Amino acid sequence: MGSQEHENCNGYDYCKSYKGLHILKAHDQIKELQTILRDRNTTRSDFKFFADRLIRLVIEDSLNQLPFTNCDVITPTGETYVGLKYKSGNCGVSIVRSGEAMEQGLRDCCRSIRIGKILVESDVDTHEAKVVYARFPEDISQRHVLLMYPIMATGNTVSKAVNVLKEHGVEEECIVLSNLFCTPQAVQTVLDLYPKMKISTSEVHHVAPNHFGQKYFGTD
Ligand SMILES: O=P(O)(O)OC[C@H]1O[C@H](OP(=O)(O)OP(=O)(O)O)[C@H](O)[C@@H]1O
Repeated sequence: MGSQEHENCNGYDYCKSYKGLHILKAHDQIKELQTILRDRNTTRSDFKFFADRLIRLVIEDSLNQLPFTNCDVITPTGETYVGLKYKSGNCGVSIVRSGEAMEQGLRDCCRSIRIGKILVESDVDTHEAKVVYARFPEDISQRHVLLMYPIMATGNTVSKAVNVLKEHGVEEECIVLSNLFCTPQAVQTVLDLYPKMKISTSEVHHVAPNHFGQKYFGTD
């Protein structure tokens, strides 16, 4: 029997001191999705289905970190409702390849949002991350960026990608990373380097499910 809400920091309480880190409330439903994705016996078809469910939840949470503006509407009964709407000027950027798995989740929420791409590869000899491809909307420096990458192990891939965004003029405080699983080490690495950015994730755990890209796409 589940306990309704779990410890999504898994004992790494120091992570909570990072203001930019936002972890989904780990209710039983989220824990079940995480369990299925971490189970080595999960079939590829189930993996994709349940990954898409968790992606949608993380994307929705990340969108909550973007700026809103006041907006009044008139209801069918003629009343004024004081509401909110997204401030324009957002875009997505996916880190190839795993980050591309999150693009549909973002499009399901923001139909025509522009999505840039970055490909970061680790040097086989030095293990240093280097950028081999980057394409962004022309005016990216004026936008808030939802950066998408599901797994952070060392945090090197994401750190490199954030560095590229900053080189293109994006303000650090305008970057929100949408992530499924990250290690406590990656939280430290990324947020020590870029303390003004935000991370939205479903879980901080020392074991990174590095099989994500292979299993989601079915390629090595
Ligand atoms: O935080 P880092 O240590 O940089 O690692 C992030 C992810 O990148 C690697 O996957 P892979 O090279 O298979 O990436 P891909 O699935 O995006 O192709 C690694 O296995 C992690 O899953």
